[in-house]
Parts: sequence; C-alpha cells; structure tokens
Amino acid sequence: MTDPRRPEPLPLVLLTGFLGAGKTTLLNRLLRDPALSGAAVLVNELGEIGVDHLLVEHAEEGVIALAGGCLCCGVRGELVDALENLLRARDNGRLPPFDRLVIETTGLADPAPALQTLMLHPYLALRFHIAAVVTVVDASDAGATLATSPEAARQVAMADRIALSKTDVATPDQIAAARAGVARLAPTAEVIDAQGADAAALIAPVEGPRRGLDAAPLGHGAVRSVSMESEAPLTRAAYDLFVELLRSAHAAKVLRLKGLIRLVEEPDRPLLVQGVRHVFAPPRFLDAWPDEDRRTRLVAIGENLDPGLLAGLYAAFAGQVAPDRADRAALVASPLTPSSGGLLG
Ligand SMILES: Nc1nc2c(ncn2[C@@H]2O[C@H](COP(=O)(O)OP(=O)(O)OP(=O)(O)O)[C@@H](O)[C@H]2O)c(=O)[nH]1
Repeated sequence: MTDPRRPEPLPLVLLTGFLGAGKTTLLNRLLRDPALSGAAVLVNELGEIGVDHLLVEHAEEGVIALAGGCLCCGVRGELVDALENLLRARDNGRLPPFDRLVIETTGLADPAPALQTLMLHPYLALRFHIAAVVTVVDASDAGATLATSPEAARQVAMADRIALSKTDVATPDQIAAARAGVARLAPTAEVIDAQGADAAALIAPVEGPRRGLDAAPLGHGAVRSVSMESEAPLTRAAYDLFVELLRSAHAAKVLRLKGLIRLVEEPDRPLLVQGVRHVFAPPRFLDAWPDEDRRTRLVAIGENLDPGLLAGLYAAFAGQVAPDRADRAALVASPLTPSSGGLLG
C-alpha cells in the first residue's frame, strides 16, 4: 500500500560513458525533447570550474553543475548536498516539480560509488530510485577503448542500457567491433543506436533483469554474468539470507545485481532488487509483474565470478538443492557453508 504522506520515489538515470563518448551531446538532445521537459539534470565535472553544464544548451534552473572532482573520487558528500538542495527546491516550489533526474558523470567515473551513495543515504533512497544506468559508447572507437581502459569497460559492464553514439561517422567494421565489445561486457544490456532513438526510450526505466542470459564466460577480462531463476516463490527471510551471504562472500566481485523476486508473502507483485557491490538498495515492490513470466529472475554481473558457486548459493535458498548435482561441490566450496549439518544437511 502506498503511504499518501510519502511521495513516490522519482526515477533517477545515471548517464555515464568514457571521455568524449558523447554524453553531453546526448543530454542536449534529451533536453530538447518535449517528452523530457520535466527532467532535472545534474552534471558532474572534473575541473575546479565546471564547463560541461555551460555546454548543456538548455541550462535552465533544473541543470545543476557539480564541479571540483569526480563522483567516484571525492565529491560524494557534494552529490548528497546537491540532491538534497534539489529536492528542497522542488518541495518548496522554488523549482518546478521535476518528475525525474538525470545525472551525467565524468568520463572517468566508476558508476558504483555514485550509485552506492544514492542507495545508502536514508533520505535520498526514499526519494529516488535508480531507474537505469545508461552508458554512452562511441561506436567509432569502442573496440580499442574497451580493450585498453578499465574505466570504460566497467562503465559498460554496469549498464542497463547502452547508447551507441557516432554511428554516423563510424565504419560498419567499427560499429560491429563496438557491438561485440559491448555484448561481451554487458550481455544483459539493451543496445540502442543513439542517433535515431526516441529520447524517452533512451532514459526509460529498466525494471528487472533482461532475459535470455546464461552464465557463459564473456571472454573479456574476467567480467561475466550469472543468471539465477526459480519457479517457486521465495520467503522474504530466504531472500534476505541469500543477500547477506552474497554480500559477505562475493561482494568484492559483484559489480551489479538486479532482479525481480517472487515472494511467498506477496506473489502478485514483484520485488525489484538491486545491488552495487556490497550495497543493496531498499527493495521496492512494483505494482504488477511486467509480463506473463512470474518467476524470480536475478542477474549478477561481476569480475571473476564463479557461476557454479553463485548459482549453487541461490539454489540453496530457492529450495533447489539437489545434493548429488555438480553444484554441490560449488556449494560446499563456499567458506560460509558448513561442511556438514548446514544447508546440505
Ligand atoms: N559525428 C558525431 N559526433 C558526435 C556524436 N556525439 C558526440 N559527438 C562529438 O564528440 C565530441 C565529444 O562529445 P561530448 O558530448 O562532449 O562528449 P562527452 O562524453 O560529454 O565528453 P566528456 O564530458 O569530455 O567526457 C564532440 O565534438 C561532439 O560533437 C555523434 O553521435 N556523432
């Protein structure tokens, strides 16, 4: 039940991408679109004196610059201050009641700390929900950049959606290399050609994980995805325990975890969960399942993840443990699983 005294959390889109990928260009396009007239924008800049926000053509009251450092390095407190000020201005009528927020990060930012800051802050976590991480990828150059820059690769791995820029100047081979690089690093992400795409579609919320995933190694560095699914609903307690174990045993490797959970206690509404490394946002019930599929679906994206271990851990909580399966070895290998008398009996 929605509490009438508590405002609905506003969707927040994190727009990231490597240096010069085309974030500001895309943002300008988004801001020109009447469908997005209700968006507020926060631009994070590297220099002491912010410049990027001056390049955002529709730099009106809703565009706020956060200068003097990178969100991932030292300005997280400033991010909190800026967002609190933005909300205060909205709530007391000094700003129009914006209906979503877009944050543009610097080209070198690791998206994780900014996301974690938003998820951990008791007030901001109530007022915003992370609707999507959109990563701009330069199609003319991604093949090389993704292979040589860990920052660029991580921005792609964390993405819910990839906006391919510069497809107007990239050769077909470059576009194919960019798509292949993205598919290896972010197999679950939706890929959109930014040139022709509808502005609203570029920053639409991505609720739940995408389908058709498997735990195949991605072949690029050590980033891979592991999907976990189950038919039978989970109890809330089982889900909470699974997350606790995941956080304590695997958090260093998990870049992102996202999913829809079917709970025994509330089977008609999916619980949307997301984690960034060891930080998990307060789970949020969606009003309804997005489609006919009512299974629990979770996807973890991470570095050096052991798919068997993770899938086995999930299976233990989802009631899928079959002690004679190959998973057993993986499960027993977990330092947190007692060698006897524990989950496996
Ligand atoms: N041809 C072409 N040029 C583009 C496109 N998108 C961006 N550019 C150009 O690429 C350059 C960098 O674009 P920006 O939008 O400033 O990139 P950014 O990601 O905001 O850059 P930083 O803030 O430095 O990280 C500019 O010269 C843009 O005009 C595109 O789709 N096609």
